[in-house]
Amino acid sequence: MPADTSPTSTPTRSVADQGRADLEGLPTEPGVKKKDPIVVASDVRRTFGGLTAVDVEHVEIQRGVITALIGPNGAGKTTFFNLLTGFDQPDSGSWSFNGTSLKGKSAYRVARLGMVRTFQLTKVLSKLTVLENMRLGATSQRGEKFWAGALPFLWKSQEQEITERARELLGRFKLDAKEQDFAGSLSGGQRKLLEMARALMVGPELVMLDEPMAGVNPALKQSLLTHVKSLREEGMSVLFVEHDMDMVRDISDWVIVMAQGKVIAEGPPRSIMTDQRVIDAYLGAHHDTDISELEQVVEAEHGKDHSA
Ligand SMILES: Nc1ncnc2c1ncn2[C@@H]1O[C@H](COP(=O)(O)OP(=O)(O)OP(=O)(O)O)[C@@H](O)[C@H]1O
Repeated sequence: MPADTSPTSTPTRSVADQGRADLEGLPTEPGVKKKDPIVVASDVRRTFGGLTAVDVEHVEIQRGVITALIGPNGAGKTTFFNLLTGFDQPDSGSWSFNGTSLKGKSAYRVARLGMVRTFQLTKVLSKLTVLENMRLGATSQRGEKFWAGALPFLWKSQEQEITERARELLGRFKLDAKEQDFAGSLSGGQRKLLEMARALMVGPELVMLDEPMAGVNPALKQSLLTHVKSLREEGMSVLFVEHDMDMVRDISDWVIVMAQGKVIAEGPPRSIMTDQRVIDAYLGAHHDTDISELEQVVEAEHGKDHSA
């Protein structure tokens, strides 16, 4: 019988599965190189007067997975987010998204490249309706361009597309019944959902969430978690800062730990929580984190010391 020369029909892996496979077996050293990084940052430094808020030698964010950025208060997590997304500029260093240098690029241009973020304190505009907030999330409106101004039918069709996309996302985030309400009337958790939905208006590849669980009631937490996981299943990459260790453990594929401006450890969630470098960093600093898992380990160590 002739050999079967038909193309093999191995099923293609999803981006998320590929991303998770890429992380398997990586050494857990700070700055470890990833197989397919979506973000790479080197020697990124930001000082405020005499204080060094961020001093990251090297870090890579793997594509297709959910990465958590944790660390005690003042570790530099939010400042690092601001630097990566163009909301602040470092004193030195280089950082790129999909291989494109982001040095000197404004937050608006970074978002247009496909890297969007949300904020610890949501930036939804209280005096605009939910739908208006969503529409503001859409960049690249053809209507803004001079040639489209002269051709209103292009502008109108773009407007329509934006509204349709906004409504579709509001439906997905169960905010569709509130589209005409002022954003200021939403609960803390609903604002977080609105901010996440608005971030998706640009069709991003990387979504960065700064403390998505802060101020969210337990009933909405589960829904938020499901939404974050579904971003990954749709092929997006997620990087989030969080003090809620349950969320970190539940949904992240990889954890990066910062302390005093530096990346001090990285690894899968289970092993990172018992990593001595991480425990030491939390013990040596003030923290808002529920680190019961870390504390159990520390107590066990303490017990050993006393019985020695
Ligand atoms: N605009 C600023 N001016 C002066 N100091 C700042 C500024 N922004 C941040 N810092 C300082 O930089 C350090 C890092 O702060 P940052 O907010 O990035 O930490 P964080 O890890 O996000 O903390 P938290 O978990 O409490 O939000 C802190 O000491 C903070 O006080």
